[in-house]
Amino acid sequence: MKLLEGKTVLVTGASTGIGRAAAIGAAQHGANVAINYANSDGPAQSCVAAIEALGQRAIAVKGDVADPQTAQDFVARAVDAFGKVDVMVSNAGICPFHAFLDMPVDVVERTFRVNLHGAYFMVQAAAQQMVKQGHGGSIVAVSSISALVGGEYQTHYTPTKAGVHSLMQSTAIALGKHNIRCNSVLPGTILTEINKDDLADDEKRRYMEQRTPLGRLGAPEDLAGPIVFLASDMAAYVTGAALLVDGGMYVNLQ
Ligand SMILES: NC(=O)C1=CN([C@@H]2O[C@H](COP(=O)(O)OP(=O)(O)OC[C@H]3O[C@@H](n4cnc5c(N)ncnc54)[C@H](OP(=O)(O)O)[C@@H]3O)[C@@H](O)[C@H]2O)C=CC1
Ligand SMILES: C[C@H](O)[C@@H]1OC(=O)[C@H](O)[C@@H]1O
Repeated sequence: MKLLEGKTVLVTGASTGIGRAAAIGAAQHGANVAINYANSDGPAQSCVAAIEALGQRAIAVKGDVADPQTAQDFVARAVDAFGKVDVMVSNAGICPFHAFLDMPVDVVERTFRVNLHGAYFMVQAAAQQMVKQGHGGSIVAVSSISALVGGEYQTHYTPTKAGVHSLMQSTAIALGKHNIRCNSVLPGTILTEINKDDLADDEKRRYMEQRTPLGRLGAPEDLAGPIVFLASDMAAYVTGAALLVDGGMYVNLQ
């Protein structure tokens, strides 16, 4: 069964990793897809090609989500191409691992702006368009297990993921009257570009694997199903929810 037939799905940060898997997953379920990305032209074009190979339409729109204008431009380009916005997957994010005591100010500010401000303005721009259309919509934000637990080298990052989680709770209330649902997914450790260097350390990687009851770290495709589900009418009565997609890592105390 195709869960997103005829829908227009927007995904931020979809050149690689979780965003790319979500974009392709949406296309597999019958959606046309607009992707945003910041730098990686080749991977973004390859994501578009993968979607087109599935018989769906796709556009790639380059832009830094930290700039509020990027959100307005992304939504406008999607509406030009596909006529409407049904789903926004706010996914773009960075995690430059760094110790706390000597954390550079610019790293903190950039991480906040990309991860939290970026999500805020993308969600707002999509919601403005959905309200104008008048037939509801679905917003899925990629938060993290890190919204709930800390990380020694992620003191600038975990607050942004808690913020994204909270944003979905508040927008679920603000947008419920417009039948716009807002939910988040909370991935555990998923093997992508964002943690390639961090997990190149075999000892760290083994430790993270051992903490995971399902016995492996995640792949980007592990997020596609949960994101498509929350985006779809299968989740028509789900809003303000947060879905851990972490192989059980969060509940594994001992
Ligand atoms: N991997 C993991 O273990 C986990 C990841 N997450 C979250 O998942 C999301 C995706 O990360 P993941 O797939 O792992 O990592 P990747 O590095 O593979 O993907 C990040 C994506 O975000 C884009 N991006 C980065 N900065 C910007 C920006 N300023 N404006 C627009 N796009 C931008 C990148 O585009 P480009 O390549 O063009 O720079 C890329 O498409 C992030 O929000 C992350 O916090 C949450 C929990 C766990
Ligand atoms: C980048 C990390 O590996 C990843 O991001 C998160 O949100 C989790 O903390 C994961 O470990």
